[in-house]
Amino acid sequence: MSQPFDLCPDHPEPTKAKTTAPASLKKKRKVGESSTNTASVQHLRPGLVLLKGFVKPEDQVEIVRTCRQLGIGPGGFYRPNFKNGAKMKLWMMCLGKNWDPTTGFYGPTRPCDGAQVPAIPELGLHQDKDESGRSINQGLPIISISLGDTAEFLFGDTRDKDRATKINLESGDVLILGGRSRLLFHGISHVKPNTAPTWLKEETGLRPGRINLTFRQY
Ligand SMILES: O=C(O)CCC(=O)C(=O)O
Ligand SMILES: [Fe+2]
Repeated sequence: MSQPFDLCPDHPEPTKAKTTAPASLKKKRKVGESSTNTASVQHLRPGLVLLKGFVKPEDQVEIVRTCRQLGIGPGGFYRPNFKNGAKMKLWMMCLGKNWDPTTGFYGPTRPCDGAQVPAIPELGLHQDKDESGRSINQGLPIISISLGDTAEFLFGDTRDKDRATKINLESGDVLILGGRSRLLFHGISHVKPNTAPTWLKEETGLRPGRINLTFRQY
């Protein structure tokens, strides 16, 4: 494994995790950039719910720092391959159980990174269906939390991206795909540069890009 991937390379490591928001954070927030000011629940279709601005600014800071610490440690961020051997254009780590994109299997350990091959520039429309039949049949939700730069998220009934609905996932948004939307086709078309909240970058030194935390029941 090469150099660990540091999410916040130009920022000193916090000596101790803060549990309360620094006053500076609250002052720095602007209307429209704030998570808490714009929090809303959007029912996009049965089982597909978008909680806009759900994660509070201080929690976003805490999550970035935790991800950073875990990501530079053993089992931290790495660049996985697709099934065809192409390298994904993202850094990933799994917690709890490893999901191997090259086989679709869950397991206790992860394979080493393969050879360098041309990158595929987007997370194409796909269904999350490598979990257990029990989890999928019950419609237990996939929960996606976005931090940092905004991503354009596509969803629809087929793999056809021209027919997909497009929404923005901004820092602090939580998207839930459950019930009848559990097997929805979905993907990320692109991440919009320079769209992360200024206060999050200032507070953590987060590098450009997007962090996605996805939770699912195996
Ligand atoms: O980045 C996202 O919000 C979605 C991620 C996703 O679809 C996946 O991990 O399967
Ligand atoms: Fe997915």
